[in-house]
Amino acid sequence: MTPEQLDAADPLAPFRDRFALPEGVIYLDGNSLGARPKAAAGRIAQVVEREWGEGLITSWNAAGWIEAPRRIGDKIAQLVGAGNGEMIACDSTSVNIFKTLCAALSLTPERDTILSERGNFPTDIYMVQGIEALTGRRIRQQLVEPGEVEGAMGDHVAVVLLTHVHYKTGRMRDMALTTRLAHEAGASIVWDLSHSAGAVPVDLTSAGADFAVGCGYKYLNGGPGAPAFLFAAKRHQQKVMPALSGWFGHAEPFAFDDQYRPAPGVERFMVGTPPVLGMAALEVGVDLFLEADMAQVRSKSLSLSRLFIERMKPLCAAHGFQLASPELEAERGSQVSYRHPQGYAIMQALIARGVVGDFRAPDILRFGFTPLYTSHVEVAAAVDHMAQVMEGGEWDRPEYKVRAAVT
Ligand SMILES: Cc1ncc(COP(=O)(O)O)c(C=O)c1O
Ligand SMILES: Nc1c(O)cccc1C(=O)C[C@H](N)C(=O)O
Repeated sequence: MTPEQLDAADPLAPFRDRFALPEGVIYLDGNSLGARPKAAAGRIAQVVEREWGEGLITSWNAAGWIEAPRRIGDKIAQLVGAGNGEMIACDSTSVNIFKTLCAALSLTPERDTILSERGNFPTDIYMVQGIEALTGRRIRQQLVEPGEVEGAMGDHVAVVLLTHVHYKTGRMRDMALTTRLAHEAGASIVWDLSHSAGAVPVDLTSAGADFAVGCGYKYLNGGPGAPAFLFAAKRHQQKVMPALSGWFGHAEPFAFDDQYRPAPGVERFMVGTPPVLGMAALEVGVDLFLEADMAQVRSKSLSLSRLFIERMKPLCAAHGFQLASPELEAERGSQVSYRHPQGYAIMQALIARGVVGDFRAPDILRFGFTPLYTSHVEVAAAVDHMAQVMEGGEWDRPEYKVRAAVT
């Protein structure tokens, strides 16, 4: 089928109009920062003008601000197969990694290792290094090659920390299998779902996952710096004392007690006051996603990436791009990456033409496919732009080689 025919048959096509995207831009970076739902502006204005401006402090109760972390958590739970009361929207993914790792470590105090893979997203690795420093190296990090994780699950491993869909390559792990293997080895597992939530079907419950975290600003379209999410399986919640014992995680924050007592449920993972404006934007993105059928999202995501990979093939042969993502669809998330030694400059040339992907050092060009607002026609056009960038040597300009602070 042609890209036009694929779009005509696309059941998700009506969602495009719910997003504000600039004219002439083909946005293939929703895996880093999701596009803005049109409704976000009105909702933020309402929170600022009415709830904050007029309601002032009464809005904590009257406008439901106080319940937002749990309410939005329960909504995100539906997107990743978690139950009510197992998810909370709060803090950043980095902070949530720290909290869930500490909680998971406390389940097996006789073990000392957090196992992860080399090349995992840096913040995941860095948070473990912080825990090592904090515990005087009593807890240590073990990093192995991506394909060696399962084999390294020995009886020293307390926690396995893995990203479900890898940020650079888009490689997707088998969550159910890896979780089972971790459990058989006596370890618990923390999943980073930053590139999975809203991108691929996830079922934390059937996988038996222990803990999970993820970003609100990527596929969930929650806005720049949106609050993250944290999942703790019900069976663990009562067993773990939060490492960051802030007053919002207290059983009765407004009892103003001198003694910390954690809330009975997932609320114990909250720390301080929720960022209300960020929460409001996140809820708009999540609400929009709840209207979509995840099976349709996955099927369109694969259709978009299939088209992209197919059309890129002649360019790979002619210009030396190497597919860095798995060819097997079952092993790929919702992004496609290519290696090229001039990747940075090529990406800048594409961005100058309005095709927005991103670059990950040292040589990865990354293209994210967001089925709610990307069409097959755009994907085909993006490859046409790529062909023009390469054939005319358009990327080879000094200004495209100057690295920006954020790539
Ligand atoms: C896998 C993964 N984890 C975590 C993060 C980020 O965490 P934070 O929102 O705390 O910056 C990202 C992206 O920035 C990511 O790709
Ligand atoms: N969180 C980001 C930011 O604050 C600035 C620029 C990019 C990001 C990202 O989300 C990067 C992203 N996690 C990645 O997969 O590379």
